[in-house]
Amino acid sequence: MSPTASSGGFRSRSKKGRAASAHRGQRPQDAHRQHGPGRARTSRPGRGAPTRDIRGVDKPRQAAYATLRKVTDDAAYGNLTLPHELRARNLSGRDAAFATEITYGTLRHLGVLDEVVRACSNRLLENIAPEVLDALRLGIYQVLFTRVEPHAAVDTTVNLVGASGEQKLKGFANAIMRTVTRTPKKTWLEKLTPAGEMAAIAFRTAHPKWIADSFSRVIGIGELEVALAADSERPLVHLAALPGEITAEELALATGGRTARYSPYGVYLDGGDPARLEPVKSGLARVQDEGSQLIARALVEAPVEGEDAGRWLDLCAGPGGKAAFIGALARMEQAHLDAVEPAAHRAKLVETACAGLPVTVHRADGRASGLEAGFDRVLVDAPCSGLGALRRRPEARWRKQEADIPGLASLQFELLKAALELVRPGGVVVYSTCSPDVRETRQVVERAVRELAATEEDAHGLVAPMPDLGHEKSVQMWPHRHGTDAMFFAVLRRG
Ligand SMILES: C[S@@+](CC[C@H](N)C(=O)[O-])C[C@H]1O[C@@H](n2cnc3c(N)ncnc32)[C@H](O)[C@@H]1O
Repeated sequence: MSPTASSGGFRSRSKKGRAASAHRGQRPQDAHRQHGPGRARTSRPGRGAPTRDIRGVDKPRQAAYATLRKVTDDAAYGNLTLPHELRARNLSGRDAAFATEITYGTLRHLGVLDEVVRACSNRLLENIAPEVLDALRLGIYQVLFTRVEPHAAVDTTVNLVGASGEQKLKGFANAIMRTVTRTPKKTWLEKLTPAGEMAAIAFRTAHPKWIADSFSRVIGIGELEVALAADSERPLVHLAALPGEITAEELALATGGRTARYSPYGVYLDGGDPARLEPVKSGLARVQDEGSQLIARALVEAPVEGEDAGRWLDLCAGPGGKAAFIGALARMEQAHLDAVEPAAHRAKLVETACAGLPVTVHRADGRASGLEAGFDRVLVDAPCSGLGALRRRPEARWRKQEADIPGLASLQFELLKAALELVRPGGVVVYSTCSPDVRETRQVVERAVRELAATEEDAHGLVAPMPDLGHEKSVQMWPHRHGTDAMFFAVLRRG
């Protein structure tokens, strides 16, 4: 029986057929074959996420669908939107956990799910209403990646499509969902896995291929799958005990966490909402990835030639995570930190984060800050692609554009150049990114060494006893190796 016949509603209305092609092991000629989420048709006005109760759809799935709609239509962040949708529906416990699993899972697998839709439909993805496409993505994720009963996934998907105002497309959705359920997950994935080792790894770990290429240039192909898979694992919450305010041991006791492996200021929590913890509410501790703590500390620990006069600079400070940490160390060392940030709202965040600390915030472009040269220590925590923090935002991997990297690399080089002009002879510049992409890391540093006669120092000792930091003088951290974001830093001196 063809999926059309079994769909109980779908009718092919033209010779070309309007909806699901039978699952015949071949794809429509005109389908885009690139592996990535499709660009769906624009939503019709008033057809966004339904806020009313949807008949035939339980509340966790309603919350997941509403989040998905906001992410795909309004470019909202899934991890910020979902908590609102859960609260709006009074969801907690197992219901909230289920909603979270299917929302984050769907967002992480967008490109893979769209490949399945393409394989089941003779419509171009671009021609499928976004309300329908999101319902299909959510439904297919449940069928292929969870233990949800297939009929529950099919029924709720069709009901979501009906409730979204696309009544006429219920049959289309039904046909696609039934086509998906007829084939086991393993077969689907085998059938859709693209040729070529790199493309296959990217597909299996649900990443665009260009990100797999980027990681493999640094880590090699042997470890690539593990490195990419780590982007889909929930990170521990990392807290930083603000130096001089509370020790990591005290913080661990106060929060029920445990002290970190590498940062002497770090504490790990298994979960929960850290904003509710007393030490965080009172500002004694901050939520901060351990890698960021280590970079902030490295700025202060790196040896300088001659006396450290206590003139320190953070050239890209917003929103102020590292500035607060460095500011707290500056207070202990009777030093002072200048913090530069061009974006007004981010400069405000730096002021708030550093309140009470010896930190002066300057709203300026780091390339032309107007500050007087002669700093002992300068941090360039450069704006970057953020490829090192994909685990923090489930949809992020599909939103990033490789085309942005050359522009970022130019800006990064210009900021590093400015830092090398602002540091005094014998002082240190720490250049860091939350990206492992070599165009933003080694290539920027090597260009500074080549064109600006900067010298690079060995940075590994500054994060001891952290192992496996790469073969260069710089430090490259990885989630799967160190439990941190994939942060990079190098230590430089002016030529
Ligand atoms: C990676 S973030 C810094 C994170 C920060 N150090 C922290 O730990 O919270 C990069 C920052 O650089 C800022 N930025 C962008 N262009 C800049 C420029 N031309 N000069 C200085 N900062 C810039 C961005 O607004 C952003 O706040």
